[in-house]
Amino acid sequence: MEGGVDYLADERKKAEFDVQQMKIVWAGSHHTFEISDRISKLVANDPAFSKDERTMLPRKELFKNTLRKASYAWKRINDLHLSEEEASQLRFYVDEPAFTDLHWGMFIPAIKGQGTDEQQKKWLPLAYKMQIIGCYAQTELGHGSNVQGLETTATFDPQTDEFVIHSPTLTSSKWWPGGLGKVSTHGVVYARLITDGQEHGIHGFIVQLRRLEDHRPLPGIIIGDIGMKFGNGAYNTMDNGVLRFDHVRIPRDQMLMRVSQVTRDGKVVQSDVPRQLVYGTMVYVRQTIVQDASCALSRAVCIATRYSAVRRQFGSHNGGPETQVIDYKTQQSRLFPLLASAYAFRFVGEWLKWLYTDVTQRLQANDFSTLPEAHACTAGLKSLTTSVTADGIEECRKLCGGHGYLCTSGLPELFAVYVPACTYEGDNIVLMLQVARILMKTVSQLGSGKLPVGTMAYMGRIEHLLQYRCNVQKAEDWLNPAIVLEAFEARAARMSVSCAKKLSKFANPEEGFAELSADLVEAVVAHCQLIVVSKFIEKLQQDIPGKGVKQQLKVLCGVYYLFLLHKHQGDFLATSCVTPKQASLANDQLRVLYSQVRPNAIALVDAFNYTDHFLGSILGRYDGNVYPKLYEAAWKDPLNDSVVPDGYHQYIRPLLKQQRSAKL
Ligand SMILES: CCCCCCCCCCCCCC(=O)SCCNC(=O)CCNC(=O)[C@H](O)C(C)(C)COP(=O)(O)OP(=O)(O)OC[C@H]1O[C@@H](n2cnc3c(N)ncnc32)[C@H](O)[C@@H]1OP(=O)(O)O
Ligand SMILES: Cc1cc2nc3c(=O)[nH]c(=O)nc-3n(C[C@H](O)[C@H](O)[C@H](O)COP(=O)(O)OP(=O)(O)OC[C@H]3O[C@@H](n4cnc5c(N)ncnc54)[C@H](O)[C@@H]3O)c2cc1C
Repeated sequence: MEGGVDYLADERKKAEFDVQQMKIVWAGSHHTFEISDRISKLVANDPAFSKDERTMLPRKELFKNTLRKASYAWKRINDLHLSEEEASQLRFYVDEPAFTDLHWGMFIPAIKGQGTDEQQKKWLPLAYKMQIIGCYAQTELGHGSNVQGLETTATFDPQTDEFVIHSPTLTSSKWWPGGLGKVSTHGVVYARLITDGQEHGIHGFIVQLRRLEDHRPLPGIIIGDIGMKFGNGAYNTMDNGVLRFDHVRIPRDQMLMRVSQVTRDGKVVQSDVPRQLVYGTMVYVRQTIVQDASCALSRAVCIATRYSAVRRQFGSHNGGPETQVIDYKTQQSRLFPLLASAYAFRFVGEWLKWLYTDVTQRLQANDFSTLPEAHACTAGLKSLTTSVTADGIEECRKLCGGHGYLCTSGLPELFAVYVPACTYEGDNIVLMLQVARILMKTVSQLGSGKLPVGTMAYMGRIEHLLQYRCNVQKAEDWLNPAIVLEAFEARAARMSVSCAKKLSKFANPEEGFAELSADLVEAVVAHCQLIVVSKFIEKLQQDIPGKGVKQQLKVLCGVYYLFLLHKHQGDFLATSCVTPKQASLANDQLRVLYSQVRPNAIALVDAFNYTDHFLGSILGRYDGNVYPKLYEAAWKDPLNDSVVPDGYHQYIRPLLKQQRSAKL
């Protein structure tokens, strides 16, 4: 405990499982637990990383403070000789979006994934030492989702062996890249490649943007910040930027040439690497975003759960204490599915990381067969998990009543920082439609002898799934994972097949796809939920040590899938995957599971092992000492610096005086 009385101690005594072991399950291993525990405390105990006043700072001060923290973090990383893993944990626990996210998270991965060996040898050491700072400059004012529609041009000039990077229109201005506005010295800039008057699609180019001597833009470059974004503090610590090029020249070897090469005489040579690898950095980041979703959701859930145990309303008998709001069934039915989702996203994120590592190893050996699966899973799961998380954070704010609306609850800033995850790295609907295309292709190939693979493998049992009848008789039958999996598989398969049947009636498939896109998105949601459910169930098949740990995870897994079944019972009923009676039994079982979560709720959020610094919430304090701290914090607001506010003499006094003289 971080000091003081533990107001949640009684709750902690109710836990029926080994919390320390659950912390290790949550972290992924002893090793990752040890690192994250040590580094989070290191950050929390260092006043240089304080976040207390962040939501009150004006933008310029806020941004400068972020620069200070990033530079101090880099100093600590070097002074302490932290490993790459420890350094990335340190940046994570500093908990402030900064240019470094894009430098480490996109600029370096883009060079690694799309650069040749020589290019990597040249650029990566500079980037690793931060002797250059990079961003990922793809999106433009006029185009974000439609990458093929980008307008920036990179025209090869054979006379000088250079590319000429140019922004031909206002809408071709790069717009949004993080770190670009005020910090980056370099960017991986995406542009249309033109050689000898011919277009060759979008490619990445390493472009120097600012002079290393004095940080001024290089000739022909206009660069700046795009302005304030949603929320106080929040993502405004990031310098999302605008960038225009006026015929800026770069050497030919600064085009990232793993996918295609431009020769000295301007010929474009395709390597045997698929062109989609130009999108590889996005696949990588989408995978990290899924892992991030469980962090953001668990953080909000931790705040709302602890506060729900502290907060009491109504129900006092004979002057005794009122009821803890966590005991209201309505509170449980809103909170516990989010708690279960946080765990579910943790495990699916773990699996996705494994999938991504596997795909990367295969790509290195020139095996591209699993790229479509990686694209479908990262796109679909990024969309599903970020949408649920953004909505979940807002739900947690409401679960905290009025106090949730205070910045000191930590929830408004968390929401404002998090919600763009539904848009960046691919708008969620646009990405769902990508998965829909792959699903429809899979359905159309059934019967051709080509068996679906990976997360679509269940489609291979389509005949069976179309005839499937759920045989749940009593509520407890819903605890059987095999029954649950089949119900989710049948629902997903039937929704996809139904879309495919409707699509086949259109003479023009593209028109059909556009017309049916809302239905297709629903089919994709069903498919992605099936993936999350199946990965949670797979996790439970592993050996999980620790008293009661596996049992708690079983309960959470049940809450996760039964809540989905309840929420989407329209789908399950419309596809005849369950009967109304079975849907009602599922809901009965869900209520039983909520009552099993209840005594363990505080311990289940303690297992996230978040420091009070990281949570940044008075409502979510580990010790539950909410009211005195809320009261104390109010007096720290700059508005309370003086008893009589600035502006009194100018605006309030004349008003009051005027009313007095009117009365007299
Ligand atoms: C640890 C550190 C973490 C830190 C992280 C950083 C913090 C984060 C901060 C936030 C930072 C935010 C930073 C930012 O926001 S960076 C900017 C992010 N921008 C986007 O995400 C743009 C979204 N748009 C697209 O990705 C494309 O335009 C789409 C995909 C929509 C269409 O595209 P296009 O019109 O070209 O394609 P097509 O539809 O004709 O499809 C053609 C074929 O290609 C296949 N295909 C498509 N895509 C992929 C793919 N990716 N891998 C493999 N394959 C792929 C597809 O299945 C099809 O296959 P087939 O049917 O032919 O077989
Ligand atoms: C905080 C933040 C950070 C960012 N950082 C970066 C960065 O570092 N580098 C970078 O390059 N970019 C960055 N971006 C840009 C981001 O990647 C794009 O905003 C994102 O890809 C969405 O594209 P868009 O803005 O063009 O949305 P639009 O495509 O214009 O979306 C608008 C609406 O149209 C809908 N829509 C669009 N196309 C279709 C379709 N085919 N079918 C149905 N509906 C459709 C969408 O669902 C959405 O509702 C960032 C954005 C944000 C918000």
